[in-house]
Amino acid sequence: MRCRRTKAGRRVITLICARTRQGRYVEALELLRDAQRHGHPPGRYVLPSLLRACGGLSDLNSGEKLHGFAVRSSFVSDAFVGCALIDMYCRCGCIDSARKVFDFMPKRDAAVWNSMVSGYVRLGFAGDSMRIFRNMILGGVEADSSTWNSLIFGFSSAGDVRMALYLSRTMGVYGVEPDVFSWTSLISGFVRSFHNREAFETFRQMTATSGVRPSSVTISSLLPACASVADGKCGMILHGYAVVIGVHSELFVSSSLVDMYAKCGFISDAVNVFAEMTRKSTVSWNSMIFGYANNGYCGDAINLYHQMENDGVKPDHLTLTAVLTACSHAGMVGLGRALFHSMQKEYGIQPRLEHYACMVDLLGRAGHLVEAYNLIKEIPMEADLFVWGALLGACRNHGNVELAKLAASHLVKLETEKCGSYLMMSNILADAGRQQVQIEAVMTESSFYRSPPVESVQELVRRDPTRIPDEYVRDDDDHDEQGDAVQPHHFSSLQLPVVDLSLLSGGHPDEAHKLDMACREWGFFQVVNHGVDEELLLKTKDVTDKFFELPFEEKLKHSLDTERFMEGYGRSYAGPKDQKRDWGDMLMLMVYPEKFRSSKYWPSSPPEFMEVIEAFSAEVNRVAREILAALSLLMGMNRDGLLELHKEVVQVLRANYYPPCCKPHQVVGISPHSDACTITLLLQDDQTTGLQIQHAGKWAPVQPIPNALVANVGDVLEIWSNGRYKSIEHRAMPNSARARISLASFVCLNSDAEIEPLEAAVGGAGHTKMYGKIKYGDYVKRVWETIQSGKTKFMQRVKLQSEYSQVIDHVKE
Ligand SMILES: O=C(O)CCC(=O)C(=O)O
Ligand SMILES: [Fe+2]
Repeated sequence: MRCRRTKAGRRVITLICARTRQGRYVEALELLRDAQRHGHPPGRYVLPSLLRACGGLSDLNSGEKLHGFAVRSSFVSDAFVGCALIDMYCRCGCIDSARKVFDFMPKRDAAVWNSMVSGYVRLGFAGDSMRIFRNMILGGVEADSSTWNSLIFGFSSAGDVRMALYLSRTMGVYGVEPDVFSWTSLISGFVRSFHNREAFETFRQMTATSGVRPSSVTISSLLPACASVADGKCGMILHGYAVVIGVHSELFVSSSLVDMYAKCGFISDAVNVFAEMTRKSTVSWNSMIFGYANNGYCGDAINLYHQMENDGVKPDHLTLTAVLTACSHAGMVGLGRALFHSMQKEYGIQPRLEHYACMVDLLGRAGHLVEAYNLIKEIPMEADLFVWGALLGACRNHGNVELAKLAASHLVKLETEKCGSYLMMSNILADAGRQQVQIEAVMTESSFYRSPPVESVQELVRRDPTRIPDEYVRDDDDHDEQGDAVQPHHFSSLQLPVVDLSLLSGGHPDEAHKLDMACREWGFFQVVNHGVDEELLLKTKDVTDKFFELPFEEKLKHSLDTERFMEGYGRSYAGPKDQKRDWGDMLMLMVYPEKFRSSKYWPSSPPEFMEVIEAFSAEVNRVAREILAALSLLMGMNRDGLLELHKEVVQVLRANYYPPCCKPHQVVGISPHSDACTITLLLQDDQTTGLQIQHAGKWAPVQPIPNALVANVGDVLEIWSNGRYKSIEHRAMPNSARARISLASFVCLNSDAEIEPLEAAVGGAGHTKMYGKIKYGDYVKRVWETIQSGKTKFMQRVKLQSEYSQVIDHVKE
């Protein structure tokens, strides 16, 4: 403060600096306000601390006021103040303001350049950080290890493996040897961009050859990689390593260990680590409570929450989300209610939309539908899709058509604004239902199956990798939607379930429970230990790769035509001319029954294509049957129940090829859709993340687990289960670095088989069948009609509702 020469002034400066160092930013700013009230404006030495507090709180308003003050008092030309201003603006997400401060600084030392470099990195602009770096070098300022480490982190977290590794090798040439921070930057960046293999490999090199010892930060950065691929064994090895180097009991490491073990399903290991922790943060408690809740130990989650309270640890909003989720799953309505009502009073936690959604889910599951609806009416902000979705789901389960209508009307409104909707689909469907007669007529006139001329995105990229024709560029709405993808750190408590097929086939009840939960809550899961030979998986990817790498003319020999149902080679789903196109090519093949195969669509090159795809498809078929058997048991049938309903298993293979795109955020690899089949098994690239699924109202990336198959519930299973199992919307996104290949095997049924909710799933008299009866062949036709008609922005799922369509009809009136 200006009065720093007085004793009181010095004390305030010391206090503010201390509070900021401890991360107690609110108190630091309160001290400032207090001092200002007493007529003491901030001085030059305390300004950087105050700006850091503003940045830490993302309090742009206070930061700007301090900036104004710094300009008026000329402190702004001070290098420390300048760095702090740049940092504050970047933490508040205002890169342009940070850049202005930087541009106007009269003298820039290495620290100022570093602030700008790390500011760009923080906001994900690796390319800009490189430009600043270049100017720094050209300006004769020497880069230090902090500059290099920021750049390395920028490129590794952007997923640019080559550049990140190049930088880490080059820094030595400039006289700056990589230190533990450089290695950790590489590793944590790779983990953030889902390049887990590269992260592990870098860790291996670090420990084997670099002579640099990993720190607790290195270990805790790498542990989430084990969690994300559910590789508990690898996590255990890292745990052992942490013990050897003596960092296992540091707070960050042990919290990450709890999180890793819980996400890998090793709940007792998580409990052991948690019990041994001498110091626990709210993050550690949250990890354990989420761990219990997500693994089905809801009672333990709730007990632990009480223990947390008894230990005097203050819960945060995530703790409440975790414990309310546990209450909901355990059906503990009273406790959930009490917690919800006390969270604000006792802990000062303002309920957020996710807490309301948990409460609606909790009340709805227990059948308190009116109370759930009344709660929604009390929400002080606009209820989101998740809240209304929870109510609609509950209404469906309890057969309350009136409230379902209401929930649906809100969802339709929200979805109309947002697009990519669950209910809009139904809306369209209801439409399709009414117009069935006209549709049949249109189909007979055969405009329906008319395929577009074959084009190829791969060719487009081959010709000019920098060009994206307008018809592929998504408009602003789509951009918003993509920007909405869940980031890995938001995803901490949400892991795609992993089902071990060998345990499932062996009748392991926990595994069946996991499968049931996965189909209900996610609609997606990863299948491991499926017994498909690793070499066969490699070969399958290899022949697919080779096919797409053939000259265009070669591939055209197998192109889709108008005679058959979208079979053959061509570009991805084709809607009408004015509809945006997907950034991908595909090859669609009928695999089973063999009589459906048409040799003209099957590539003759590479020569082993058919043999490999046949072997692969047979294995997929086996895996699918195992899963169907387990689901049959879960749905109260004998093992063959679902299989018999197929009348005949029809297996369709769709090989997708998504070329790299210079501006991947402007395009979509495959538009949001659900699969019109029973279940889908997807073999995806182990290295490249591209698949995203709708979860909790956001797009969640599915991180590849090497050699796993991704399984998802299709529309037919949703119908059979009367909505208990969810056919979830998903999409695929390309990236700028490399092409991605995926092979989706759709398990379908005979087109004459009739589909409708199974009696056992409806739950007897008085319960509502949420879908009407239809022949599968007609159902598929409707799906395609909907896409081809371009009535929807994206390909939409076609659902056939009985009561549900009444709901929509009502809403539309
Ligand atoms: O490429 C992917 O990851 C998704 C493919 C897909 O959803 C499909 O082919 O239906
Ligand atoms: Fe799909």
